[in-house]
Amino acid sequence: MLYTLIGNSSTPFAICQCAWFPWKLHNRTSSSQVASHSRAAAAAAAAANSFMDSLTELAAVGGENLPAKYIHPDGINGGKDPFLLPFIDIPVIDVGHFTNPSTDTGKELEKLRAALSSYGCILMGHPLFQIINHGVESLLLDKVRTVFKQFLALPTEQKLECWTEGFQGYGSDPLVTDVMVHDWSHRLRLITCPEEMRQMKYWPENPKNFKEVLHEYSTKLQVLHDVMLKAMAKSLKLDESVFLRMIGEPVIMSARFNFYPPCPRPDQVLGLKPHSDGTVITFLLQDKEVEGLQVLKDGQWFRVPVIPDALVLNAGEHLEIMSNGEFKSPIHRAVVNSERKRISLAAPSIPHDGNEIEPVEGLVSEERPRLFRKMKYNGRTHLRYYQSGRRVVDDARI
Ligand SMILES: O=C(O)CCC(=O)C(=O)O
Ligand SMILES: [Fe+2]
Repeated sequence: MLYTLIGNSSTPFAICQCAWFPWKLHNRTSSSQVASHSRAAAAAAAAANSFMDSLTELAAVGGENLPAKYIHPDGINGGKDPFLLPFIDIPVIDVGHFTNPSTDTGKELEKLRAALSSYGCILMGHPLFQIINHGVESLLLDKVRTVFKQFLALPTEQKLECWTEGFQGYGSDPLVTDVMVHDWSHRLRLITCPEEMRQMKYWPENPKNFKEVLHEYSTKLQVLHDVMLKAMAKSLKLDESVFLRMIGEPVIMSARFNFYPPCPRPDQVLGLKPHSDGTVITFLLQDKEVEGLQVLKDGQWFRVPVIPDALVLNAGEHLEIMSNGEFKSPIHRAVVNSERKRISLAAPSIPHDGNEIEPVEGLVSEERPRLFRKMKYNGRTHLRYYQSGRRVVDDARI
């Protein structure tokens, strides 16, 4: 969803230190101890307790009595099963054309441009496409899924060693505004690139190969990221580095592992609320077996099929702005399954802190007026918008 990682690694929320965690676990309600901590520690303790409560709530799947805070009063699909919705027919792009200089890329670039922009001509326009031949072997994709599942299977106390109330680590996104309805999910979020920005204290020690697998995967995605942004620029007949220059190099990427426990009422609860990604682009690795991603097109929700070895690529809101609306950032959501757990891994890129994002020269002219104001990335703003059901890109519109 919202790739609310702030450019430099310290954030207003980054006060969690695993050091005080044992105190929280064993004395959840001790007011005297709360008093002896600073206000920040007390607030952190409250956040920790609320996360523990949400873990308990999300684990309690037997029954209809879900806490009201998770329920969407109008239902997810007008009261019907969201898995009855039709599938979307997502264009498939062969990235091999962009990495191999000897192939004729013209047609594939045109397909890429059309996938990112022509969906936009009908109502909301949702460019969402699955990429094949992406240079990330299926064995590696499986390893990434496996290490996250192994992490989830650890005893709670061990997982909570990576707990955070901030933007990085295991937990829930910080609440920065009144949330309308809570999401039926948890996440593990880690900055992966550039390496200097990694906060290793949040990277799980177990399973033992977690760090190595995520390092390998993110190194490949870093390369793929630049390939895709260059191809996108070329598809619009622009200098290939124009988007990369504007967001700043090297690219800042993170990994957001989503975990959606089963829920008895998939017709009333969402894993992630409708949103477009507050990113440049997002690579999304889906669960191999359990479907859950849905995308809004022409005012109607569609299911995205599970294609085990493909990655979904979402255009983020910053790409929509830089492309002066030529590319659209799709609105999507995650539904939950009544019996099966689901995971996904979103790998978003974000602009460097302080870089100004605006429609690039070459896409603004008299016939084609500038559609968006200049803006600077702010993760907290994106999160606030998400939590109140709004999109930053709509407010950046002139
Ligand atoms: O779980 C999914 O399929 C969607 C995840 C997503 O949209 C996100 O993390 O931004
Ligand atoms: Fe998303």
